[in-house]
Formats: sequence, C-alpha cells, structure tokens
Amino acid sequence: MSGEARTGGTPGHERGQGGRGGSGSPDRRDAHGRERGAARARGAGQRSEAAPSQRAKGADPARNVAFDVLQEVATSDAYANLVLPPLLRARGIRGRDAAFATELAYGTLRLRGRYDAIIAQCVDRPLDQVDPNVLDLLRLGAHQLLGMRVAQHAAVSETVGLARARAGAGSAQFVNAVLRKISRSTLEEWLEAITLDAPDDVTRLATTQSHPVWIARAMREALVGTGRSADDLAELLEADNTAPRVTLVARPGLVSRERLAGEVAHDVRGDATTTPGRWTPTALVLSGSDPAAIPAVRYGAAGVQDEGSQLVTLAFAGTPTLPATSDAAAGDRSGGAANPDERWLDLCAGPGGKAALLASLAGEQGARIVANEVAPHRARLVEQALAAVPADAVERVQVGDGRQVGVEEPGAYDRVLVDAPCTGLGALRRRPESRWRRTPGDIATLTTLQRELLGSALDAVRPGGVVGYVTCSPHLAETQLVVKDVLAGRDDVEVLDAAAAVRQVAGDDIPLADRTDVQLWPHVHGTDAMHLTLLRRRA
Ligand SMILES: C[S@@+](CC[C@H](N)C(=O)[O-])C[C@H]1O[C@@H](n2cnc3c(N)ncnc32)[C@H](O)[C@@H]1O
Repeated sequence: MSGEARTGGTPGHERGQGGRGGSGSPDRRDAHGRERGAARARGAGQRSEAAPSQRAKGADPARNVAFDVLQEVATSDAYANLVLPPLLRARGIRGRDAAFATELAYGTLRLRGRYDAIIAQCVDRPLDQVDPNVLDLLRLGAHQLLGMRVAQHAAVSETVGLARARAGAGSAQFVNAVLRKISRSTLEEWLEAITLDAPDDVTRLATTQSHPVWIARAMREALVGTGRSADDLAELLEADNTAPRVTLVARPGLVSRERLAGEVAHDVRGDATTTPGRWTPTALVLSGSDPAAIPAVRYGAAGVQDEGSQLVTLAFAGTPTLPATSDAAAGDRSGGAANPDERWLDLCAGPGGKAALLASLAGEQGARIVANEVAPHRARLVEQALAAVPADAVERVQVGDGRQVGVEEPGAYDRVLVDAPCTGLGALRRRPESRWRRTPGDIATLTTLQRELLGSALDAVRPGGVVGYVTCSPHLAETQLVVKDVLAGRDDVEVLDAAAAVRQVAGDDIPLADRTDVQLWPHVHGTDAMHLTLLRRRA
C-alpha cells in the first residue's frame, strides 16, 4: 500500500508551472527531459498492455535505470557506483542520457535524507509505511524537481509513467499527487519548512544537506579537533553532496603526467580535457571522457585515484627512514650504519590503488613491495592494479590478516603503510549511499581493528623504519584516538611531522593546520577527507 498524498499545508506560496525558473533540463533535452530526437527512436514513453517487466522497457530508459540502481542498493546492499556503469553499458545508454541517469541515481541517493523530510510533509503516514519502491519513485521525482534542471511537467509526468510501469496504476496516482504537491514550492521554501523544528544548527544542517545527524556531529567534532572552524560544517556537508572530479594518477616510471595528458588529447574521442592536479605531480583531472578509454589506464600505467590518496602516499614514501643504530637515535646519522629502504609493506592493500603508486615509486628507487590483503577477491584486484609495475618492484601479493604480520615478521620491513579499513566518512562524495548505511556502532568495531593493524605495522617495521597510518575518514575516533591509544602502550615510536612531508609534495601553499598529523578536506583541498599520521620506530 503506497499511502495517501496529504492535502493542504504547502510551505510557502504556490507557483505556476513555469515558476521554478527551469526551462527544464538543458537545451538538448525535450519537454520530457529526454534527449531531443532520441526519445521517439527509443520508443520512450509508450505504454502497452504487456506484463510489468515488458512495460518497464517502454518507460524512459534513463529514469528506468536510475530506479533499478536504487532498487539494487536497497535490496542487495549494492554500491551504486558499481551497479550503474554495467547497467548503462548493457542497455546501450550513452552520452547525455547516461549523464542524466547518473546524476538522477547518485543525486537521489545522496540527497535522500533531504527528500524524505520533504516527502514526509506531503503524505499522511510515516515514511516506513510507504511502499519502499514507491518511496524510491518519489525520491527520484523530488530530485528531478528540486535538484536537477528538469521541467516540472516532465519531471512529474515521466516519473508517474515510470511508476505506472514499475509499480502499477494505483501507485502512479499516488506518485502524481505527491510530486504535484512537492512541485508547488521551491527548494528554498522546502528547506525552510523541513527545518522549522530543528533543535540546533547541526541538526538543521544535517537535514538540509542530507546527512545523518550523527555524521554531521562527527564531522563538526573532526573539523574542530583538527584545527579548523566549526563554521566550516555547512561547506563541508555541501561538498559531500557534490560529485567529485575524475582524477587520474600517472604512476611514476610507468607514464608521465604529460604523456598521459597527450594520450587523452590524441587517443580519446570526443571533447575530453585534462588539467594538472593541484597538489601532486602525479594527478591529472579528467573531464569529458571515460577513463577506461585511455590506453595508459587500460594497461595499468595510470589509474583513477583521488588526489588526496596520491598525496598521502607520496608523502609517506618520501619520508626518510633512519639507520637502526643507537648512534642514529642520538642524532649521529652519519655513523655508517646501514639504512636500508628496500622492503616496503602495504598492509591493507585491496583494491590496490595505493599499492600500485607505491610499487611504481619503489621501482624507481630499487625497492620492492609486499602487498597484503585479507580478502582474496580484493587481493586479486591488487594483482590487477600492479599489472604494469616491473616485476622486480613487487615481491608478492599475499592474502592474510594484517594483524598477524607483526608477529610473524617482526622488524622485517623498512616502511609499512596502514591504509586502514574505516567508515569511509571522508569519501561520501563518491559513495552516494554509504552515509545511510553506516551506523555509530561501526566505529567501535572498526577502531578495534584499526588499533590492532597499526600495532602490527609498528611491530613489522624495523627500528628506524617508517609507518604511515591513513584513513579515508576524518572521524576523530578513527584517526587521532587510534594513534593515541596505540602510542600510549609503547615507548618505541616517535611521531613525525606529516604536515612537513605533505608540504614537500604539495608545496607550502597547501592549507594545513598547525599539527603534525594531516587532515585533508573536500571543501578545502578538493580531495577526499584523508587522514595521515607518520610514525617512526625509534632507531
Ligand atoms: C581502505 S581499504 C584499502 C585501500 C587500498 N589501500 C587502496 O588504496 O586501494 C582497506 C582494506 O583493508 C582490508 N582489510 C580489512 N581487514 C583487514 C585485515 N585484518 N588485514 C588486512 N587487510 C584488511 C579490506 O579488505 C580493504 O581492502
């Protein structure tokens, strides 16, 4: 049962059809929000008496695929960014239609909290009593109306058509009534309406910027705890709702950034462009092209990698080890003691982005890496990621629990990277659904594992060797508190200046707090919110 649309109680004033200012989806779309000329060829919008699955084929393909993604995410715990691309390929949806479907699916997932608060004001029952499929259809309609430049009548009628095809005539009527109600107010009016009763600023921002309140609170604490202002919160949450740019990594020694840019210019069809990354010599920002079309990406000399990930990896790899002698500990670093830097460990390597960058750097320096990963299928992805790296730069890819490495191979490595399993709260931009899946309960489980992995890494590195602790979460429990807890139990570790190491790579202009650890932010650096702590085993 899909529920009834509530009547009356519209926030703000009513507006006419053209009042939202959108001439609809951009110029090249017709009144139905479809690409001009293409709709008839695809038979979009036609209805038949066939079975629902057959009828669905007649609905707008882009909206259909977005609905399928939402269903997969809801019912199979799938990741939208893994589900959508193969669906688009399988259905031959390309170009602007693919971009439309992507924005519709990802935007709806990201802004679900905002839209649910709006929808809740338009129906006469709690949302958990609305049929989940119908709720997804309403969210898709709300995003077209309030988050995309789709003309009102197209947003409503196409979504109602989708509802008829996928959920039946009764649901379509309900969807029609609710979407018409939503369309009578602007986004600004709705944002005001849904926050009238907000008890505090964080709850208000969490609602308008579509984050669970506990995450908004954790972000605020992380901002303050890493030397930024609580006033950043609005900007940060807004940045989480903005799709990240596609950034490539040119793996050193395998392909130069210039060569990679040349490949995009010469080998990729269409209007692809590149610009150098802001902080690293390896990053290249790509627009207008599918990375898989680039030869260097296909053979593994380059990859897709957030620039924050590149930056922390380069800073870690560039931090010198010390000779393992007591002379060195006393400051005499020229005592002739051996200072090998040739055996590197990536303790949590899957799917292999950082391992591939590390291995390419290792290859240039005559070092080699061991890539460890607990999940066999992710270890296979690491092997694929390392495909283009010279064989002598990779000792092995192994499947194993990183917590055992310190016991099994004490002091065996010159440097160890712990890119710890974490909540991923720093990468909400690229994982549209993840904010709704995470719970505060995840923190306790993950921080126990993080402490054990970091302890193991410190045991596995030799005296004088370097350990990098990285998370793609800014949550203080996963970053500063893990490091503090682990260091409280040992006296053989010194904390290094990670900020200085990052500046060595990114230059002095990179805005960093006056701290030894580093926290990157989407709204400041344009990267995922990566954390880096650098440690050294006392020599
Ligand atoms: C944040 S991801 C690493 C990302 C990777 N460094 C990259 O850049 O592609 C964390 C990884 O740790 C793995 N992991 C989880 N528990 C582990 C354990 N006990 N030992 C080793 N790896 C573990 C997860 O399977 C996951 O692949």
